Amino acid sequence: MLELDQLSVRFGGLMALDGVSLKAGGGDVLGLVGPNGAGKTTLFNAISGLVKPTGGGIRFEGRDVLRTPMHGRARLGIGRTFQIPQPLHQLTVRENLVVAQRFGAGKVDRARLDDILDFTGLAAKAESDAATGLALTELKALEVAKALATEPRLLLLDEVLAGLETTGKRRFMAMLGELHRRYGVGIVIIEHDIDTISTLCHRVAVLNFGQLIADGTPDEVFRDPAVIKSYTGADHA
Ligand SMILES: Nc1ncnc2c1ncn2[C@@H]1O[C@H](COP(=O)(O)OP(=O)(O)OP(=O)(O)O)[C@@H](O)[C@H]1O
Repeated sequence: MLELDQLSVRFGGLMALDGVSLKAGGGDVLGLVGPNGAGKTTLFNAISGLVKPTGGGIRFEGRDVLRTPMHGRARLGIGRTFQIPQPLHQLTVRENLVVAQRFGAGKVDRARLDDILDFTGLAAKAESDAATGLALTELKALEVAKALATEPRLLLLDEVLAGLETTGKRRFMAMLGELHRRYGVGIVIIEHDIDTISTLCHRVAVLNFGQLIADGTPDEVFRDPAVIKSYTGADHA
């Protein structure tokens, strides 16, 4: 379980996150939504250790990780993907997973990597060059596969569905829906599409101008006037 307590991140004069308290993990799929610039990726960066919070606390499975560096958090079980896929150049798909597994788990478990390649649909591309040999859906699958290779207990997925066409998206969603059961990970997913969030997520948290303005079931949250207003600028929809 991840617990954020009044977490804040300031960039100069901008409060990118302003006192966010939130719990995630423990088997839930939590959707993180909000308008562009609301602070969603900054929240992932603060949780994974890429950005230093200016206030507040972060606990993971009961442990204070605020001062734990990024690789330490990965070793504890916090895994993530990036909005723009970042395969390691001049390495094959399988080699990318080996590097990710060493980083996150500190060892190489080839059977687990084979399982991840199968599960993410990348087995046939295992020996392809990751930077040049993959289509967009496969690059996105590689982002998820790399994160899984770190052996996470909590997985932060940053817009992994963005840009996929309908069939690819449907297949990808089925895979994400299966992730928790197969690998026992809690998931937080940033996604703009409300239908996708409503299908995948047990809970939804909404950020607006760095503040948490709603946290509840998809039904509750998407009927909340404050949420509707943050998306449309209107008082009612
Ligand atoms: N490293 C940084 N330095 C300065 N400002 C930053 C930095 N990273 C993010 N910001 C600013 O912080 C705010 C929140 O950005 P963030 O990327 O977290 O939003 P987001 O909700 O993920 O947006 P999007 O949906 O467009 O990805 C924005 O105003 C952004 O310009």
